[in-house]
Amino acid sequence: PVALKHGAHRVGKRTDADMAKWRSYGLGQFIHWGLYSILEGKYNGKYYNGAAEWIRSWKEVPHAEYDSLYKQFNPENFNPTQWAKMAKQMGVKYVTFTTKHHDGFCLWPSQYTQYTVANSPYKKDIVKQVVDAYTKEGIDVYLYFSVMDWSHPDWRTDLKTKEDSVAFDRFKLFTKNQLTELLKMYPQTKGLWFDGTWDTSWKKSGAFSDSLEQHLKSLIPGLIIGSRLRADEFGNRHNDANGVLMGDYEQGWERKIPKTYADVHGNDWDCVMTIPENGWGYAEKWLGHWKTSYECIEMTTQCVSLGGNFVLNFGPKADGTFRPEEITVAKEMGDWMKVNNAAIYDCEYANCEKQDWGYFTKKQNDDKIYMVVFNVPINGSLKVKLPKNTSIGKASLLQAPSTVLSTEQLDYNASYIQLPKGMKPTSPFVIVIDTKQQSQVETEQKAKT
Ligand SMILES: C[C@@H]1N[C@@H](c2nc3ccccc3[nH]2)[C@H](O)[C@@H]1O
Repeated sequence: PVALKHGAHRVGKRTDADMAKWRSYGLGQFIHWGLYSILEGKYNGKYYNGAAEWIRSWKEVPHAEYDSLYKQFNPENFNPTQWAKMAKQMGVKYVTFTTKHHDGFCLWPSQYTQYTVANSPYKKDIVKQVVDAYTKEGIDVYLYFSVMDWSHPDWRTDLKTKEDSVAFDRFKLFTKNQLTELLKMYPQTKGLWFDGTWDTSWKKSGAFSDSLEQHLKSLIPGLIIGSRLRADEFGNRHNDANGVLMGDYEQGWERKIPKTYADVHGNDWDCVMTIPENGWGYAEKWLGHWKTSYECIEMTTQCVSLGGNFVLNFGPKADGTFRPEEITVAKEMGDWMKVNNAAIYDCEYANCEKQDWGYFTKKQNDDKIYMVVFNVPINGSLKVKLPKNTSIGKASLLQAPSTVLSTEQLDYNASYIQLPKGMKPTSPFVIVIDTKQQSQVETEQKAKT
């Protein structure tokens, strides 16, 4: 291995209680809210065909115009308690909220810049209201922070000249100061979700990113920071020069889900996902396909079945209200989670091979296995292959525990599970399997002879 001073300081998953809590979440909410929400993905009657929160980068939008939008920011219908209650009903266990996106506008009254909500007509501290309202609902709060800051004169995408380095040194101090004040002002924060760290200037700042992470973790012990913050001293991101993940979980799954367990390389990970095809901030027109609650339920299950968390994004309007499509997805997911959350919360990879009927999840620290069924075979029988030397003790419906399903054992670790006659599922359902180990089976067989 390469000798590294600023590579990963830990190999393998974190084993502390704070990370165990993170690993148990299953389902989270992302919220992208800011000045871009005012433009709604359009300008001068033309529709931007990129992600709406990137509209400042569109050649049609003069930077001065965009940067003066803060003078209009006044979300009169913003009701953080309503936001938190919608999230609670949806069944999310944590929320990741944009404190500052790439445009640099701060939703908290930072003392290190004038470009904040304090200087908007709204004036009040939005981050504080979100942190307090979600914490009150029992939902853990994580803060999204974009290192890249288009509004700051000292931001650089690369460090080509001495002047660049002098300016970027000022920028790094500004970044450290803002993050320090965020953690001091909102000490309930459980973690930071970094973004905007792909530029060369940051890849050249590996030592700084390392010391910054250690500083932030000294402010809130147990703080959870993913792999998007760090670079090592050779400019490697996510994995250091030795291929070891730098960060508490892998943050590469943006709008994509791993196909197999091998793809996650034994790391903790989250997948952050948009309801439209792309676009995190509010857009009047959603381009392409919008995901239904059914698809979001399947993605949630898929992520949990591979040991990760699924974080679904909501983009409130400039006035603080959510669009009807997002309210519907939250409600319908919540209705499903109310009945089936045992297969999502506190669950992990079941170490079973994937089968056509759906996904396996396994309760952490327990042998219970859940089958979340999305496709019922024509013959109504679900073929179930379990890990070697593991077989079905009892199979029952999560939503009707007294309904024991008949199972026919094919061999040591394969069985057919018959669905009750007349069962006509209209939404994904969960079968609970109490497993028994091979040694147990042999004992039973000996007892029979
Ligand atoms: C979580 C997401 N990350 C930001 C982002 N910027 C990108 C630039 C290039 C490729 C992907 C990107 N994702 C998006 O604006 C959103 O905040």
